[in-house]
Amino acid sequence: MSAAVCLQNVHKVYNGVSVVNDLSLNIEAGEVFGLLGPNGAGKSTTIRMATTLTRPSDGHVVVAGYDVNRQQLDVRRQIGVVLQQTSVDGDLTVWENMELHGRMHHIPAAQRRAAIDTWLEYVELGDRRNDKVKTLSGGMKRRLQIARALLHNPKILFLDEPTVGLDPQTRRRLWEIIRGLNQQGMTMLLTTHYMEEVEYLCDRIGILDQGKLIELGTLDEFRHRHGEGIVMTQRGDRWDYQFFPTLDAANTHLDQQPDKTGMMTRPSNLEDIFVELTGRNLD
Ligand SMILES: Nc1ncnc2c1ncn2[C@@H]1O[C@H](COP(=O)(O)OP(=O)(O)OP(=O)(O)O)[C@@H](O)[C@H]1O
Repeated sequence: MSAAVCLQNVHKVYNGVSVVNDLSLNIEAGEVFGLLGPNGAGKSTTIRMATTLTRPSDGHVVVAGYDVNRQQLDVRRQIGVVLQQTSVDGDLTVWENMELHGRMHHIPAAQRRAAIDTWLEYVELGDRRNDKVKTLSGGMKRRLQIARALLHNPKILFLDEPTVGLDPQTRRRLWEIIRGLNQQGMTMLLTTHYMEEVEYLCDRIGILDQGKLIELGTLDEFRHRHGEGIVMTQRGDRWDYQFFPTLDAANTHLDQQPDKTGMMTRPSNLEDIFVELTGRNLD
């Protein structure tokens, strides 16, 4: 496997404030990588730098082998981008939105029509092709954004909070679309602050907090590093958490307590590790 996205000592400073701080990260071809972090952590800024929408203040970003500062057009040909703000035009139809994007990418007419058909079917919007986008639900608009981002056959798809604000059922549907694309070989970088999204979709995870990468790896690696078992102890209206290497070790600790009132054990999860690392909840 080779790195599809390579960030090396990347900094971004806005008005003297550092919002991405010495970020180094490789995303391998074929993986789904999740950048997880609370609001303001620098996730969107990282995506904006990798997609040529804003320049890094310092460091190197190479996407599909091209430098984002020096080879912007090459980078743009290789990537699809789905940003948080729905950037589809509500007064155009679904088809017209796709058509516009296809023309912007200079896709020849016959190929363009075929690709529009394929991707609209893939995201289950084929029957809405003649409807104005403003009549679509939030989930449909997000699916249209994804279809549009795929039209020029990108190698890497960037998704900034792809399911934010969607109901659980719609979110699951999008997850299946994202998974299906990855099974076809698409490399993806997505940002989220939903733990389940990361657990369901991502091969590897980077936790970003206040512009810094504070943890990197698979969920199994995180659990191995921080502890796979948790002892929870109720203290008034809050719970204290204590990590143990295994669930068995957590259970043994609990068994040894003379008074087990308000105590329980369970396997650790991503949220526990996030709170342990940052001292804060995600939302
Ligand atoms: N164009 C800009 N000018 C000035 N500051 C900015 C700009 N864009 C982002 N910021 C600031 O940079 C910080 C990181 O923002 P960013 O949007 O990257 O975070 P995020 O992790 O994506 O958060 P969210 O989950 O809320 O989208 C924030 O403090 C934000 O206010």
